[in-house]
Order: sequence, then structure tokens, then C-alpha cells
Amino acid sequence: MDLFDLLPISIDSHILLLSIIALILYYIYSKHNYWKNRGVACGSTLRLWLQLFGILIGKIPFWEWARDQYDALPQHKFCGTFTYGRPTLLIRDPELIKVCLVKSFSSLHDRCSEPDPVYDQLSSNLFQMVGEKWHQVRQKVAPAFSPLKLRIMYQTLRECARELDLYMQSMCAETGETEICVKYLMTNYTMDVIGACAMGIKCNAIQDPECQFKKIVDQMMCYDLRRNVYFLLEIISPKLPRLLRFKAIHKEVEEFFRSVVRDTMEMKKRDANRASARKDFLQILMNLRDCEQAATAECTTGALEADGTLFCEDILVGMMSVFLSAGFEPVACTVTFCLYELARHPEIQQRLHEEIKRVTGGNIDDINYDDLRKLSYMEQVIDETLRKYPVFPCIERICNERFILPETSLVIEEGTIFFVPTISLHHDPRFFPNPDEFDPNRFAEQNIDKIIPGSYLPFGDGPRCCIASRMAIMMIKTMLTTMILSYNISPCALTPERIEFDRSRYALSPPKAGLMLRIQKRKS
Ligand code: HEM
Repeated sequence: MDLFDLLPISIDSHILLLSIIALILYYIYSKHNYWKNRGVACGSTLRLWLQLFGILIGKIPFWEWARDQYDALPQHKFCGTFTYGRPTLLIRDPELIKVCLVKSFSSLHDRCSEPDPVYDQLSSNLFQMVGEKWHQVRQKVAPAFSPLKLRIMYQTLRECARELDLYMQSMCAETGETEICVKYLMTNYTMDVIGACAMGIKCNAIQDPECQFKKIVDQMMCYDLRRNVYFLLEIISPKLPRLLRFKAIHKEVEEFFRSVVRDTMEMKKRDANRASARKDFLQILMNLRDCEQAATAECTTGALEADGTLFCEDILVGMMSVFLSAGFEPVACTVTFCLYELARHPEIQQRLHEEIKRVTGGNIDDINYDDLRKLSYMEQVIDETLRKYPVFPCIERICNERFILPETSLVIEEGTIFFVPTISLHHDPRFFPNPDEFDPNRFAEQNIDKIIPGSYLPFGDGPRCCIASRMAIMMIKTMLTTMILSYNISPCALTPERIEFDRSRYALSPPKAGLMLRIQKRKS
């Protein structure tokens, strides 16, 4: 009796099984040689594939995989790896990162996942768009984030901040203090802000934390098996998910967004003539769509092709979904991390409080847009928070044409993925000495020149960087001013010594169980 006789399958099945295993091993081996044959350093293949399996089943977050690859080959400027079957170049050198993201943009202008408007309606968004269409949409949408537009938007932020303050006052009403899950509080508040700025809708997440809107947006930022399988299929071949009719997003999420955007557009049309109508992003996109429709009606042979409409309903829905999901989590997480560090560093919090008091005159209702710009120490604190906790921990690009990696003779094939592990750069002692220490002084005027270009990338770099970085900083500043001017933040018995990140999120996120801090009303 041999080993095979013990197994409950036939000899044909054994041969099939062994052939499949042999094929997989051959595939892995041949992939490993891909970089070796090109003279590019590459880490252990077995470890890499085990990690990728861990990502697929949701046990390892992507950023941990990238960090591991970065640490494996410390003496190299870049190293070869694989994202499932796709050759991937992980860049470790700040100068080369700058070159790739900025100078070589024409060869590296897209991210890995392509939109498929027919099959996945939420994918028609700025984050996923590729090529010329991305370029045109970005150009048209960028003015919505100009300082002038932000100044108008600031009024909406202040209204939301007032609600946050009222909520905090009610929490501290009895004893003057409370212990609160700041992640939960900031997530709800950010949802209200993003809902109001993006679509002019009142989510009321602070008052009603169970609101459906928040649940849906929250779901979009979570790793789950469905998403990971989709990602795997897409990396094997971008057309594969479509062929298999497999979607990354649950149908209910897509339908929810579509109906919210449709209803809000209807409401806006009805309110169009009212002076109080809000100037939110949806309104800006609707105006762009109206201009486009008018231009197409006047001139059918214009710059846009017959099927090249930029602002159709799918794009409006997709853009709203990305503004909500890309905006909500990073802002909420950054403020949570910041409050945690301020609680642990009372001297930094004190200096920040003094600055806010000096700049604003101490009255929360008097804080205006220009005051925010004068808060230079707060900027240092935010920069350091984003250094220690880069909520977007990796930047990715896909090579859209064969090109030679600058300053090398390495030919990069079309379809190769480029990975920049921001989290590793921000924690590399070569660029940031004592990286675990929270030290806003790194970003003080006299030290700013010591930061090596390409080593600090919280908002990415080059033409494809975060379109809303100024808006994000304005939101974070508004939240911090509201909290720090009137409340003292300190650790409580449940505050952890070290933060364990939530491994089920795309973004670097505080622990799933929450992050508890003590909040006391200040006396003056
Ligand atoms: C602390 C807050 C935020 C951080 C740290 C952050 C960071 C980033 C990063 C790293 C990227 C990728 C950049 C690259 O690939 O080079 C990105 C892209 C993007 N972000 Fe943000 N972001 C934040 C807030 C927001 C907000 C509030 C919105 C919208 C309301 C937003 C909308 C976008 C969009 C649409 C893109 C894609 C841009 C494009 O491909 O053209 N982000 N963000």
C-alpha cells in the first residue's frame, strides 16, 4: 500500500493534482527568475508567496507586505518583487522616487486598477481613471480645491465644528470630563464634514452613529475576501474580473450611492434658484456637466469625442464615491492619531493650545479661514502626525509603456507595477532619526531643509498626488482647533502604550476596538 492508496482520490486525480502543484511551482520559480535575469535584487520567493496568500485571506495588510520587502534588501535603491503574478519594482531611494513620480510621469501615470464603467459604475472616478480621460477630468475638477473655493467651504466646516463642540459640551456636562473613543468620534464628525462638503447633505453621524451613509462608506474602505479575490484577478489580467462577472463592490453599495447621488441632484435642481443653494462638489460637477452638454450641443465636432463625455451620471456617481471614501477615512484617522500623540505629549499640546489661543483670540466662534493659515506650529504637528502615521501607507503606479529606469540600463516592461512604501520611508532612520519619536520640530522652519526630497510623501507626489491635500489640512486644522482650544486631552486607563493598527483596512487605521482618551473641559 503506498501513500496514494491512503487518499480518497483516484490515480488520475493524483496525476492531475501533482501536475497542478508542479505547474504552480514552475510558475513561482519562473517568476522569481524574472528579476534575477535582469540583474535586479529580489527577496525570498517562498516568503513572498506566503505573504501574498496572507493578503488574499485578509491576514496581512498590503502595507505590511511592502514594509517587509523594503526591509529585506536595505543596501539596494530598488528591488524586484511580485504582486501575485505581476512583476513589481519596489523603490527605496528618495531621488529615484522623485524621478519616477515626477519626471517619468508620462510612462507611469496610472494606478493598477482600471475603471470599467459598464460593469462597475463606482469605478469611474479620479482615483482609478487612466490616460487622457484622467488628465482632462483632473484639470476640470482641480479648481474646486482652489484656496478661493476652500474659503467658501470653510463656512460648512465651521457649522460642523460647532456641532462637534456642542456634542463635546454635552458629554462633559456632568463632571467636566469624559472618557471617549476618539476614533469613533472623529469618524462620525468627518462623515458629517465630508457629506456636507461633497454633496451638501446632512449625514448627522455625530448624533446618529448608526447612520446608513457612514456604514456604506466604511464598508468601502475595508479589505474583505471579495475585494482581495477581485484584486488578485485584476492583477492576473485586468479583463479577468469582467470575464468572470466578478465585482469588487457589493451591489447594495453601488445602488445606495447611485440613489443618494440621483436624489441629491434632483433636490439641487429644485433648489437651483435659491440663494442658499450650497456650493459643494456635487454642484460643481453638475455645473461642469451642464457646460459640457451646452458645448456639445453647440459644436458636435468639439474636443470631446462622441463617447468621450467627461461628466456623465456614472462619473458623477463614481467621483462622489471616491471623494467620500478617499476623504473620510484618511482625515478621521489622521486626527485620531494626532489627538493620541497630543495626549501622550502634554508639552506639545500646551504649546499648540497657546498658539491657537494667541491666533484666534480664544473664542471658538471667531475663528476664520485666515486664522487657520497662521497656525504654523499646528502645521508642524500635523506634518509629524502624517510622518509617523502615513494613513495612505503606499503609493502605486503601473508602467503604461516600455521605458528605461532613469540612471540605470534596466528596461521596464509595460504592465510592471511600481510601489513606493511611504510608511517605510517615513520610519527609515536614514531620513528621520529616532523614527518612533513624535517630534514636530523636524518640520520647524530651521529644520525643513534637512528633509530629503522624496522621503516624505503623505499626499504622494507628481501630477497624480492627492488633489485635496489643502482641503484635508483645512479639515484637520478645524477639528484640532475645536478640540484643543476648549478641551484638554490626556491618556486614560484604557489608552494603549503603542498603537496596534487595524489590519482589515486599506488605510493605516487606529485599532478596530477604538482608541480611548480622557477629554476635560478647559477652565479658560
Ligand atoms: C489626511 C488626509 C489625506 C491624505 C493623507 C491623502 C493622501 C492621498 C494619497 C497618498 C493619494 C495618492 C497620491 C499618489 O498616488 O501620488 C491620494 C489621492 C487622492 N486623494 Fe487624498 N488624501 C487625504 C484626503 C483626501 C480628501 C479629503 C479627498 C477628497 C475629498 C481626497 C481625494 C483624493 C483623490 C480624488 C485622489 C486621487 C487623485 C488622482 O489620482 O488624480 N483625499 N490622497
